[in-house]
Amino acid sequence: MKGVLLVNLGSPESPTAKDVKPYLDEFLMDERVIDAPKWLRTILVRGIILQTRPKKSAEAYAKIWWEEGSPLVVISERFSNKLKTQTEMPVALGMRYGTMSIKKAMQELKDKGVDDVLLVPLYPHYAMSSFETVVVKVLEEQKAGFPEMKITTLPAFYKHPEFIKALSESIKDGLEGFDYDHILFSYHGIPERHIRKSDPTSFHCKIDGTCCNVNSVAHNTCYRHQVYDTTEMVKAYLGLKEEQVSSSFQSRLAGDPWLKPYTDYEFERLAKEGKKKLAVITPAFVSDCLETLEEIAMEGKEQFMEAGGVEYKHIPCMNDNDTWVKVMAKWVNDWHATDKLDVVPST
Ligand SMILES: C=CC1=C(C)c2cc3[nH]c(cc4nc(cc5[nH]c(cc1n2)c(C)c5CCC(=O)O)C(CCC(=O)O)=C4C)c(C)c3C=C
Ligand SMILES: [Fe+2]
Ligand SMILES: [Fe+2]
Repeated sequence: MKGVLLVNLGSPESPTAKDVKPYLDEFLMDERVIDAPKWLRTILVRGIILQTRPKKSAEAYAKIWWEEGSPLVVISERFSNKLKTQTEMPVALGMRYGTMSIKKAMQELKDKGVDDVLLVPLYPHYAMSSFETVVVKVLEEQKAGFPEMKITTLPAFYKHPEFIKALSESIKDGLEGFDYDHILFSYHGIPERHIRKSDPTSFHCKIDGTCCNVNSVAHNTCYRHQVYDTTEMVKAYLGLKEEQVSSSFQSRLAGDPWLKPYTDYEFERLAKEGKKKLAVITPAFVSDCLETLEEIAMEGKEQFMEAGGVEYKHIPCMNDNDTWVKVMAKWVNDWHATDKLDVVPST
């Protein structure tokens, strides 16, 4: 029987340093997130980062935490519950890190008789540290405990016309009544090194922010390439002018150079250039989370206003909005009916 496995990133159990620490440990000890040799990763993560970050992160989580729990988890559950009403197939939700594990979700599907699984990483773009680590973890769990399960993965959908339409419509709704000067597309950053890793033979992606050749062999896995595609397609769908839109990268950790331009520097640049009314969208995330609700909606606003901005609006992610649920339902139901995925493959 066929079933759907939705996977998102996951959150700590509570916004306390005690619960944030094991969550960050699991997250940052992932070799696809901090891709240093294990001995060095251990020193970096356990010897340095985990000494101070859990307290700081817990304070940030406390600012955005809901009565029902972590926004990312609650929103993913709402999305999953709505999807269940639009498909005959069993649907289970797992998280890459934390206690709502992928293994539990796979067991839930198995208990319902599922042996043919459509894996849906809840990320529009492919990065080693997001999409790839989910796929690898699911395949590890399959090998260890569910050898009878066939796994098919929904490809990154960053330029699928139905995704672009749903995203653009949600942006249009979010912008209603807001007389903006500029829209900033702020994507989660990754270290530049990760881009090189996805394109080891020739490093096409230019550091100045322009993207690599669409025909490049790296197109499949070049995260930067993909996010610029999303920006261009939303821009075209909404009929936005070149000078009204720009893209940037948020959430970097100290150390290596990450993808540029950095979102926090862009707030300053835009304000200084006279873009006083700024809308910010975060299309690397399908669900609002710490990185959108705290870093962008709260911190970002403060940074922009301090730099001379006058009005600021964070446009929410698609979350469990009906249009987005419908798009996902169509993709999974098409796979159910035909065994094929009506999703533009990322080639
Ligand atoms: C959009 C996809 C994501 C990519 C790519 C990604 C890469 C990446 N992240 C870190 C470090 C951290 N990220 C943190 C939070 C976080 N990251 C994503 C998504 C991607 N990360 C989400 C959805 C969230 C929010 C989780 C939530 O509970 O709401 C955090 C934890 C918070 C903090 O302490 O700041 C860290 C750390 C790295 C190093 C990385 C690529 C190498
Ligand atoms: Fe992250
Ligand atoms: Fe590229």
